[in-house]
Amino acid sequence: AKLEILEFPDPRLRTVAKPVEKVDDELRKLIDDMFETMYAAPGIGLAATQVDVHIQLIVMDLSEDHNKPMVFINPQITPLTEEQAPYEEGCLSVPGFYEKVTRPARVRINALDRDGNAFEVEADELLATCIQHEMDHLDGKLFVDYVSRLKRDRIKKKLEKIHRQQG
Ligand SMILES: O=C(O)C[C@@H](Cc1ccccc1)C(=O)SCC(=O)c1ccccc1
Ligand SMILES: [Zn+2]
Repeated sequence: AKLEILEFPDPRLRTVAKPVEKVDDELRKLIDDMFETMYAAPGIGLAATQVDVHIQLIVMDLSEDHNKPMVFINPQITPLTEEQAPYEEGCLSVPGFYEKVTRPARVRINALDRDGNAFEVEADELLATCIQHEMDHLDGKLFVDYVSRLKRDRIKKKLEKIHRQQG
């Protein structure tokens, strides 16, 4: 089922997610609902925080044909270089706004997959940007936290206005 995506400045987006205890069928149902929600948005990533479930779970799919799904459970990240890379980031929880964010250019991710098996990937380019953006969600952080307060307040005012008009 399609889930509702929380939108900035909803305070629930600031919740710090807890580790997943058991990788079971209930979790896999949530994973499938998150993929359905992400593809419908459309987006290339989605953190459980964004659908108001505060556990360390991320889904991603950077492919054109929506056929390369990736699941990261209890992910750990290690920067592999001092080099930073900028990217014009968007966020399904901050719809309509894009801001340049600079992050480590290459990272290693250790996580569990949807069967509970441990795996490790090295990421660069958009994969590195996106996984770091998703992991921020699990820490209650948003990409608007990296821009000036002035810009962040402008974005907050605009989205609050839209949410008021939606009733
Ligand atoms: O809010 C999210 O976490 C999803 C976000 C992930 C992300 C994208 C780009 C840079 C950093 C993080 C999105 O998917 S925003 C939508 C988007 O970027 C996109 C949508 C359709 C096709 C390709 C990209
Ligand atoms: Zn986001």
